[in-house]
Amino acid sequence: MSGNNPFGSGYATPGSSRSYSGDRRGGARPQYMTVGAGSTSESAARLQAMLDEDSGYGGSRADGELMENVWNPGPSEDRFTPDHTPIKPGESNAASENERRIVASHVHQLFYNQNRTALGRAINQTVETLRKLQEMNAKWPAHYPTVQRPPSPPVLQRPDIRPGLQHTQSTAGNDRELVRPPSRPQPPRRAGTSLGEHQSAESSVAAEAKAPEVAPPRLVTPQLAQEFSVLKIELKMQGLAQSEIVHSLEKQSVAALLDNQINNSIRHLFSLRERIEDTSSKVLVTGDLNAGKSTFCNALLRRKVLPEDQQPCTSIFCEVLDVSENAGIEEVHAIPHGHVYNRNDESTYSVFALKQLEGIVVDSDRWSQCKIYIKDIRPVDQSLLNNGVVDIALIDAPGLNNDSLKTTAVFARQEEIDVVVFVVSAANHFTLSAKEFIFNAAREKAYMFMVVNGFDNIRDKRRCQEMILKQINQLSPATFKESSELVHFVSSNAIPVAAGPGGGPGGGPSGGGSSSASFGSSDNTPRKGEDDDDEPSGKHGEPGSPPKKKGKGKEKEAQDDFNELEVSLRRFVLEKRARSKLAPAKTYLNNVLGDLTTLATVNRDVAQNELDRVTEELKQLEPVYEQSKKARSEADDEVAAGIEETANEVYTLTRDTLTTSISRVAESDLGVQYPGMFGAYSYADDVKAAMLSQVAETVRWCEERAREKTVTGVSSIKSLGLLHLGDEYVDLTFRSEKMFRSRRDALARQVEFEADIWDFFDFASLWERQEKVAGTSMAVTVAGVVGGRMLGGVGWLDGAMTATKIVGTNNLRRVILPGLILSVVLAASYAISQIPHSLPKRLSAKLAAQLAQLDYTHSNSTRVSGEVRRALKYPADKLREGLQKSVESLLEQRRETVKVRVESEVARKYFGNLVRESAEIRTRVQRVDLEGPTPGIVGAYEA
Ligand SMILES: Nc1nc2c(ncn2[C@@H]2O[C@H](COP(=O)(O)OP(=O)(O)OP(=O)(O)O)[C@@H](O)[C@H]2O)c(=O)[nH]1
Repeated sequence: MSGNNPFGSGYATPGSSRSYSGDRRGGARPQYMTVGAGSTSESAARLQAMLDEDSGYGGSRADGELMENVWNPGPSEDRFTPDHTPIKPGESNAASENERRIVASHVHQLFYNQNRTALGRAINQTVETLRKLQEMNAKWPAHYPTVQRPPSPPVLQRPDIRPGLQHTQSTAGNDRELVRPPSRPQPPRRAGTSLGEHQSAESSVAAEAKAPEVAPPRLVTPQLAQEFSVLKIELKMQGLAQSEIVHSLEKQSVAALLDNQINNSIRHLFSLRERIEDTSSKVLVTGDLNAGKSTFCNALLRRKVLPEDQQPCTSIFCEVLDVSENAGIEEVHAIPHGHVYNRNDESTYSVFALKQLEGIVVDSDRWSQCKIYIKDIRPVDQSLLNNGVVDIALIDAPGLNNDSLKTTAVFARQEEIDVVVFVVSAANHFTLSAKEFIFNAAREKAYMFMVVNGFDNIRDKRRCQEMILKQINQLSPATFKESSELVHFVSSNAIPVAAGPGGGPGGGPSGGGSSSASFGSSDNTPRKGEDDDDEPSGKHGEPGSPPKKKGKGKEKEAQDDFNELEVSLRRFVLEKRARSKLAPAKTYLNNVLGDLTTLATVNRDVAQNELDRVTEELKQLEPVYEQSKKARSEADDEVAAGIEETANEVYTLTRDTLTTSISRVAESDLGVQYPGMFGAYSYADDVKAAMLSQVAETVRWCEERAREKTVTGVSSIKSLGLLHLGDEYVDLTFRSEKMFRSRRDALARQVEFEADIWDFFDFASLWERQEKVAGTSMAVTVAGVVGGRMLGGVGWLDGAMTATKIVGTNNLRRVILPGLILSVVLAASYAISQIPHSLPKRLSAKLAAQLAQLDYTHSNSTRVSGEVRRALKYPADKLREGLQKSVESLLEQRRETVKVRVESEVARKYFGNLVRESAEIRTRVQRVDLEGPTPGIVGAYEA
């Protein structure tokens, strides 16, 4: 009972012979069922185009060659794919049709498994790659590129997009999405998995090439033209753009944020893997209150499981699952509010018998939802729940009204809901709640399976179809386009159902009684509709279709329609499942691997730049380091030699000066007045003090010279420091006056000698004087000489002898005594007169002797030169320290640079490999074709 779409695009149903496009040329090219006889559907056209290019044996098409001119929607696009399964020429009877459908399912499953394995492997490889990146990021904090923000585009509002459903993981970027001028059609997105998929249309690297030439790099950090889609670091801070915050952070903090993002990504990949490994598929049956959802579910199950009632009764979500998932036991698990269902944990639910379901579904105060495990009585090739290919769970939702609308919308958006079946009453059409639900859901799931139920109640079936399809066109244009496959006008109550076991809600064990007043159903007996009119009825109400039969014929027709619906639904579920389970993984992998390639490319380049930089740095550092080492040892030697030389000079000078000074102290003018014979002793003291002070003065003079020498020494050390250390040399203030601060009166205390009587008379010099005047012979001369020289103080003994000779012995006896006395007097007076001459000499000799005994000259020379050495040692040590530090810092710098070089080398190699690896995995992911079997394989099957 198929008909042309009254809106012009007549669609053929796959179950009928009219559904095959093209003629049946035996042995000709394989023909494929297409949907839409008037205009070939997009996928079919694409498939046909591929076939035209392909030999039919697969593998001949190079990736991308053929697709270039075709607008290829993203893998995540939620769209309907027509049956790809070929028809064997000549076969048209029901048995072969049935067989064909089964084979189609299996072929589909085969490809599904292949794709699933490929994506699973890609997920594992990506996780491994991400983990390695984390390890690398810990050792070598990865650079996170800034995003060049192009000048704001003109704001073009897209009224068709309401905020809120674009992203679930990422919020940043939505605003940009909203104001983007519409260019090419955007594939619809699924919640949670479509993160940034709009960016997958072109790789970030490719986009980078297109980066605006203006806007020079703001930072040293590399810039990207486009945000990352998955590895995006999310930061929010008032008044700062995301990129600004990222780049105001320490490199380590950015690396930590990236690490966190990688962790999120790994987690998401695991959940995607879990999802693709999950073989079950969930079908949510929703619709208006009392539209016949429960009846429809029961019809699909061919068993009265769910309570049907004339008034709204289903108030909780009822999930019908195959009994095999509950160890073969038929029962109901009712889940109280606030519990997360876990079949293995009985505390999360209460167990009931199937017959108690009626009481459960109305008790929304107590239960949030229930799981119904039943045995599907239909054979494997017809069963929906247990069809041998995929485990399908049917979820009967509460009827839509203001209260349940939101809950059901949220439920429908769940990732595990693969297909939404919308049941609408043929009599009531779409209510406001229904319209709102479909409008919103259309953005998540562009295609919806529409069941127009209670068609038996409609008198003017054609008008009903027209009106409903018109409404669908407005609500979900995509569904409308594929309406022959997706919109079904049926009477669920026309399907014979078996009663629930143990007197289920639909009837007792005998199956005879129905709780629904409208159906007088018995086991496997069609439930009779109320419409007895002769109006042409059928799927799309073909105007030219023959009038319908009455009675049994009509029932048969209703059942055929329902069977047709089932075929479509099954195929839709299987195909949607492939798309809803695998597409998110493919999209996400594509995005994360794209990001990885971008990140790796940026970091490879950064590592290369760093490597070049440090290599150059090392080249320059090497000679500086060698020079510094040489300077250190040279300066060391020079300073040591300088100090030694200065100290020796000072020692020699001090020693010589002191020796000379001590030996000549008597000769110098000591400035002490001789007070006469009676003050001779005090004179001796004064002379001694003057001599000591002279010696001390000499020492002071030597110290002054030593100071000067030290100042010169310090300056030359300073010059050396400035020469070798430059600015790093720490200038020291040298205060020479602080040298030689020890008390100088110490000498007076050390030197202890007193003048004795003999020190006053210098007999040796008196004798000397006598030698000089020998030869004078006259006594007169003696007297004259003596008299004359008495005051002069010389030759007194000569005078006495001469007088003896002249006077003769006899006379001498007379003059001897007075002469002797005179001589003695004269001699004594002469000696006394000579005290100022003889005393200093005697004292100086004594002083010299005592100083020699004290080792005065040497010890002072040592002291002075020692102090000079000490004074020079400090700046010398500082210089040495500075030089050592400079060498060490250069050594450290070299060590650091070598370390960076090694790290950069490792990073460059690692990121270089990562660029290649991520691109390889991405290529493999992109090759996964979720659109259907490749033509070559289908061709092979056909052959
Ligand atoms: N004539 C006719 N009646 C139907 C058809 N399908 C369901 N009904 C009747 O419509 C009423 C409502 O059916 P239910 O299956 O309980 O409807 P529902 O949508 O599940 O209701 P709630 O979930 O409680 O909102 C029942 O009395 C059914 O017998 C149909 O195709 N034709």
